[in-house]
Amino acid sequence: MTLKVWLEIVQQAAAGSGALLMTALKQAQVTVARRHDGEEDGAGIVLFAEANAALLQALPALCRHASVMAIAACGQPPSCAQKRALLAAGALDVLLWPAGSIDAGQVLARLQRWQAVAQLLASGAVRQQLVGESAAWTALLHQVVEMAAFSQASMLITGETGTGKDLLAQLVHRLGNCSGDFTILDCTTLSPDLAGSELFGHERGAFTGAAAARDGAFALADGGVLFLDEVGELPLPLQAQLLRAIQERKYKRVGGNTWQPTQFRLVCATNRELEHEVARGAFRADLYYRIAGWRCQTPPLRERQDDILPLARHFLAELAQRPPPALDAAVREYLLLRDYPGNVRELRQTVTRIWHRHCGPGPITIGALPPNEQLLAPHWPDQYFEAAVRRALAQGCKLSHITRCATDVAIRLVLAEEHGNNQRAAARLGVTDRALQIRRKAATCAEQAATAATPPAAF
Ligand SMILES: Nc1ncnc2c1ncn2[C@@H]1O[C@H](COP(=O)(O)OP(=O)(O)OP(=O)(O)O)[C@@H](O)[C@H]1O
Repeated sequence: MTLKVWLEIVQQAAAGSGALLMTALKQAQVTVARRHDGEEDGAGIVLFAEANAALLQALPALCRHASVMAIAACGQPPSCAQKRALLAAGALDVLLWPAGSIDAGQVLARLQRWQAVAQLLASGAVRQQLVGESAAWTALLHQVVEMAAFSQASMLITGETGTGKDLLAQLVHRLGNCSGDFTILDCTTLSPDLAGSELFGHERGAFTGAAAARDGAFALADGGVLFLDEVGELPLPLQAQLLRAIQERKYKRVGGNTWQPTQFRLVCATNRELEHEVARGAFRADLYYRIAGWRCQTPPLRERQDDILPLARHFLAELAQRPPPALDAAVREYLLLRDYPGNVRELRQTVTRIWHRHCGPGPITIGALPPNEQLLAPHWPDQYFEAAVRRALAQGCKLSHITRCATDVAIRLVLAEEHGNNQRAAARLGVTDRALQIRRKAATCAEQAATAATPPAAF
């Protein structure tokens, strides 16, 4: 696996460590380059001497497209609060090296892990099943992929209905290198009477109707993944039964006397806030801590608007089984502005309904929308805009900042859609060509000034 990294020395005092690090990494067959415009993605190292305001200001631009470790290579070591600030500014990790020393092993280990995770994220095992490029979704997927492939921790996936918890549990199984099956136990269907047999299996004659011995979920999951779906719905008496098998990794069949060992990875999902359930006594705290080795939360579709159209195209491709038809602008607008209380599942159903009504060659047109929804005019500002402004206000943003950000986002989006064509973007935004040019130039200057606040040192 060839490792590649860029290096940025943001303060002159760290230049000596930079030179040492470059030599050590090259000896370890890592391709190291100075960061320059156009080569900002992949993995990066930011060497600094002091975690000052200028560094914190420059870091977000450096980390925008790259996985970056920030290394304090000399000077005053950053405090805990400064380390947190560096993470908040976009660094994935903060390392400390005493003046004049370097530890290439620390860097190598992180580069290897990051590259392995990036390769998995780009693989068919992930991308063919799970669609989404929004920041909220990719951050979650990154965590799940890393935990699935590099740990055996039990995982608790929480989130609203239809947000992909089941798909993520299957992903954990695919990436987990286990030999056994993916065994699903839907906790909503477990009745206290039959649960013992479902979970632990039974011996022949254990109860009326038990004509033959049968394996339960714990036996079926041996060597694989046991997925407890809707774990928040488990009645308390069943939680006690489960706890022992999960804790000790052994169980007895109903009507049996011998302990059977079983090894499985546990993944649980729920749309309940399990901490609240624990606090109100509806979920056992000891079971909660056993199942929540690693916790993650799936974002609702309203927080990943950017994923709506890619998801819709993915579902259409599945339905069409050939290159799917394009979506007419009115259909795209409808999909983007609609509410999805059932999240991705509801989007899938909506796309399926539209697909059933579409006929003939050419794009899918507005006539294919459900008749009762065809004439709904989109209104703006809508709930999403209001939610975004509310979040900005909660963070103490002033009106001028909110206005400038809204303008910048609109310009960025339209320019991307128009492939950087200033004239077409200006026409769509309702400003003159020249006004847009001036605005873009000012934005570029501001960004350069922020980055240049800490000039890179030569090494
Ligand atoms: N990122 C995604 N990419 C592609 N399809 C997705 C994605 N997320 C969800 N889906 C689809 O949405 C539907 C619901 O997903 P899933 O069953 O995993 O959700 P869930 O959170 O487990 O729902 P519930 O809590 O109701 O069980 C499925 O058809 C699934 O294929």
